[in-house]
Amino acid sequence: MIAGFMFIKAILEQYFPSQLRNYIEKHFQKLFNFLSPYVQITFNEFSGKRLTRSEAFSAIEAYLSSTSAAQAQRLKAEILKNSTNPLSLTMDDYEEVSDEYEGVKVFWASGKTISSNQNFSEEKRFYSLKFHKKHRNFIIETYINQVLKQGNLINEKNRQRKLFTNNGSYWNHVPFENPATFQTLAMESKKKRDIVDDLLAFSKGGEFYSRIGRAWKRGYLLYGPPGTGKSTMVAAMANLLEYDLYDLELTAVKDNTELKQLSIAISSKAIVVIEDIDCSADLTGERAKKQENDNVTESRNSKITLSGLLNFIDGLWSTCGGERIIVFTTNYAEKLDPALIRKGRMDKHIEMSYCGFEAFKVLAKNYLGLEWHHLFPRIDSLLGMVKMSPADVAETLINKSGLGDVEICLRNLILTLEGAEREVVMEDEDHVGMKETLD
Ligand SMILES: Nc1ncnc2c1ncn2[C@@H]1O[C@H](COP(=O)(O)OP(=O)(O)OP(=O)(O)O)[C@@H](O)[C@H]1O
Ligand SMILES: [Mg+2]
Repeated sequence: MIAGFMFIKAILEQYFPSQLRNYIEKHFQKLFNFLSPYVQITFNEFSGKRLTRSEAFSAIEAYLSSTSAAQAQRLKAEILKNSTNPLSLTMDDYEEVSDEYEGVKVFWASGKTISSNQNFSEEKRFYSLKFHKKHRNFIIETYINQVLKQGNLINEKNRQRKLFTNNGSYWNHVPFENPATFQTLAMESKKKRDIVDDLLAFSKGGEFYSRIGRAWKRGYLLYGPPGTGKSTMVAAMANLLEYDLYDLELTAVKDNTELKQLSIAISSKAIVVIEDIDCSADLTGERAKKQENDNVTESRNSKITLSGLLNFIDGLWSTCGGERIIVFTTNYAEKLDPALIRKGRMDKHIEMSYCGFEAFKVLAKNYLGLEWHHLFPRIDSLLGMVKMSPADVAETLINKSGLGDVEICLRNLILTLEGAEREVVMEDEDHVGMKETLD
């Protein structure tokens, strides 16, 4: 039968002109619609031209997961980490399940269309909802709304935060599992409190931002020497607010158009971070030329301009998605173009500096479980004289803490600090008496 059917299909395709075929199909569909008592609504995975995944689609997917698990024959499984219910089941393509709400029965089916041209083929998945004509109003006004609401709730609960990185004009992601928190971040407590308050106020400020007519976003510039916790703080921010993290690698972005596409695809509740902004791209229109003359050896194939980046931060497209934080990190704030970091664009400038005594106490508590020790005053005075990054201090604490002896560990830190201090003093003397020494 199948062979016969294929044969007839091939004959039809060959001998019927496509117009005639479309014509027949159209009228056949009309006749079918006339006879069928059912109405059908389709929810596509991607709305627009494949820019963002439709929220309705994921809500429906979540809503149907329990029904699918009970009814469908073929399922797709995914493991969600950090979730109370790690196994997530959704129905595979071309499955159908039924659902009942307030006595009305509906049918959900999953499917996909495959469109292809010479270069690539693209799958577009969808869910279609079928129900009897007489329930049309009830379904449209009540049922769908409650499906979306419940689905969004489930998604919110199972949400696994993600770490995105850009690949061409798309984002790839892995689960975000960095454990950094503000509690374990070593810095002055007042400064820390200030940042946490600022972040929390931002995340609760949706209404405020819309009232004053501003897009709901905020920019942070983190600057300071290496190893002072800039990247750690970005992770802590994402953990505090439970946002996704988008790590934007500017050198991998071809041009401004690609940057714009990336911007559109960022979801709500996101932190976008551009690390080491001073070295990720030549963003300084005129200065770029000067650098060429200076024989910059590095060749960059990224053609992003400063204006492209400014648009990424606060152009019209940057507000798609809402609730967004942009963070720049750099070792040299003074190298950046002032336009890039002016207030309003980078609202808050945070300096991350060398380890002070307060920061040390946080580290000592994290690494050694110490609130106080008789060696602390000595360390306090040394930290006042020597510039050492929290990363280096943490390193001396972590290496020796395996021995379990807090005293050895702290003495080691003191030795390191004293060594560094002697170097500082010697350097100063060198400057003064370089000649004499040589003589
Ligand atoms: N303020 C801090 N509090 C706690 N740990 C810190 C702090 N600063 C640095 N560390 C530790 O040092 C490591 C390196 O820090 P991090 O990567 O955040 O530095 P960074 O400022 O981003 O440096 P770079 O400028 O080189 O990117 C971290 O893994 C963290 O464990
Ligand atoms: Mg870093």
